[in-house]
Amino acid sequence: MKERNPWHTPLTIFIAVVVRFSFLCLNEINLFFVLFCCPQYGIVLDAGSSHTAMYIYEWPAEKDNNTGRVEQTHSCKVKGPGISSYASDPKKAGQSLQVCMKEAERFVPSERHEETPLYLGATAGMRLLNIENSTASDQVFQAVSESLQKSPFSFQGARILSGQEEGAFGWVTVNYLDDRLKQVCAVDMDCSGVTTGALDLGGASTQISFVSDAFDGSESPNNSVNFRLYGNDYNLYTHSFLCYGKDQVLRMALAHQTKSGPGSISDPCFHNGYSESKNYMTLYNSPCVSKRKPVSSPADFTHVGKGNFYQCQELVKSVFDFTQCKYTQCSFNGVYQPTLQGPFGAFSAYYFVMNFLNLTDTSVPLQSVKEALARYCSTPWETVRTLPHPGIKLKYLAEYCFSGTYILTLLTEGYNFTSETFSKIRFIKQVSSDAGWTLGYMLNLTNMIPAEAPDTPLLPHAGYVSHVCFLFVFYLFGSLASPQTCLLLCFHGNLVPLAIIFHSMT
Ligand SMILES: Nc1ccn([C@@H]2O[C@H](COP(=O)(O)OP(=O)(O)OP(=O)(O)O)[C@@H](O)[C@H]2O)c(=O)n1
Ligand SMILES: [Ca+2]
Repeated sequence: MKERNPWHTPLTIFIAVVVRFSFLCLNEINLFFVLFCCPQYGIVLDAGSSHTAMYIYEWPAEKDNNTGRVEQTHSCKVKGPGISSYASDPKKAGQSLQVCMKEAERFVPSERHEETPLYLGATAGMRLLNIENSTASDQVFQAVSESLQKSPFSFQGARILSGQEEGAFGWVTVNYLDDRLKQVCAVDMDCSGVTTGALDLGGASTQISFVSDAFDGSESPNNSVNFRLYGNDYNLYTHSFLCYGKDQVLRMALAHQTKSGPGSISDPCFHNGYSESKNYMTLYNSPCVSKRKPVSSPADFTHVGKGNFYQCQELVKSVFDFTQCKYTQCSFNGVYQPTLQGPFGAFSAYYFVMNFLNLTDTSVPLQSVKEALARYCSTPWETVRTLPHPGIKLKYLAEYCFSGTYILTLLTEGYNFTSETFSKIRFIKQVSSDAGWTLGYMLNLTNMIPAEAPDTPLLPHAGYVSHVCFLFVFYLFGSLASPQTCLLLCFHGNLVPLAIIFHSMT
């Protein structure tokens, strides 16, 4: 007869199962904290020429540098104009940020405030102010820095981004959001064809950035940015055209029409029936046009619209210089540009304008896009103005014919997009996070994109969870079958989940 095992009593089985469950619970809690708890945050203020926007990003606390893990959780549009407009009253630039900063305090949990980095990056508006009046630009930075230092976050400084940084970080954002950076490329294989180019149109500058087989940086080193991301090397072509943002080009187009100082102009880029009195001083108050100010002119001029897309296109062309190029090929103004390559993401004003005009579908032939815009431009101002356009400022509304014409001219005449390559452009606002330079900037400053590809985890997250569930069931049955097995598994079993946690933390 089989001898009864003295350990095999209901009490020992019960104790063994409870001990095992406790260990498993502890392990599960530990795992939960590592995987889901306590996200980290980062805040970036995009101090653009036309306005400032604040973005809050969030990512899991675990040390996991995977692409796609950083998410934009909130954004806040600062009321009023860009910080460069406060040159005559810098304190107000600082004050203007307060509402959004208070909002950030609510969106980031208070226990995370102190360790949350806060950055402010200024773009073309401050670049222009710095050219025009560097003292005023310093005072604006002083005021915004003082204001941001008062916030509970870890303020890391306010600075002007170079045009090259603005272009390159926009490219990083677009490719990070598209999950293009982590693609594993075979040794010596060229990964350039698999990235997305970035087209950013602001109020005061515009950027183009892409990877091209035809570009190694030798012909124009100033346009070259080298990255090593996730083990892949990228030689990025990037160029920022200061003064070629939408608002500054509008000034240049108006300057072209007012060079003789007339009392009135008839502008093909504005709708028929549009008529506004504008001030010469205000128009020429920018380094992009100040040198062209007519020697004698009245204080004001009447800006009258005549709504003609084709004439508007000719007018817009006059802001580009196509006459000089010391390289093998150029875009405009003597700037080198290699042959366009790959798909492109076009964001900021590219998106606002084309979305308003209902022209974001690039499968529509370029010729039809131009015809649609021509029809829009010839619509009388009275009709445009009285149609319901919720949330659209009247100033923007009046400018969409000009803006659309500028975008098409910049893309086709400026950057040499053809009807074929135009179809490779995607007009984007968001891909889980807003497209723009801010995400790329923060990823760079927080070292979130490693140069080398991280080791592949033994198991994906879902794998960890199912692994623990499997162990749970396995131990339960093991414990019921024999308490000795249970004790053995209790000892061994704790090592396995601990090893998993250790792996996920390193
Ligand atoms: N619904 C909207 C919103 C904005 N705009 C235009 O878009 C431009 C602003 O684009 P944005 O990317 O916000 O420019 P900034 O970042 O302010 O400027 P920059 O990058 O040059 O510093 C402005 O010219 C504005 O007229 C528009 O046409 N329609
Ligand atoms: Ca911008």
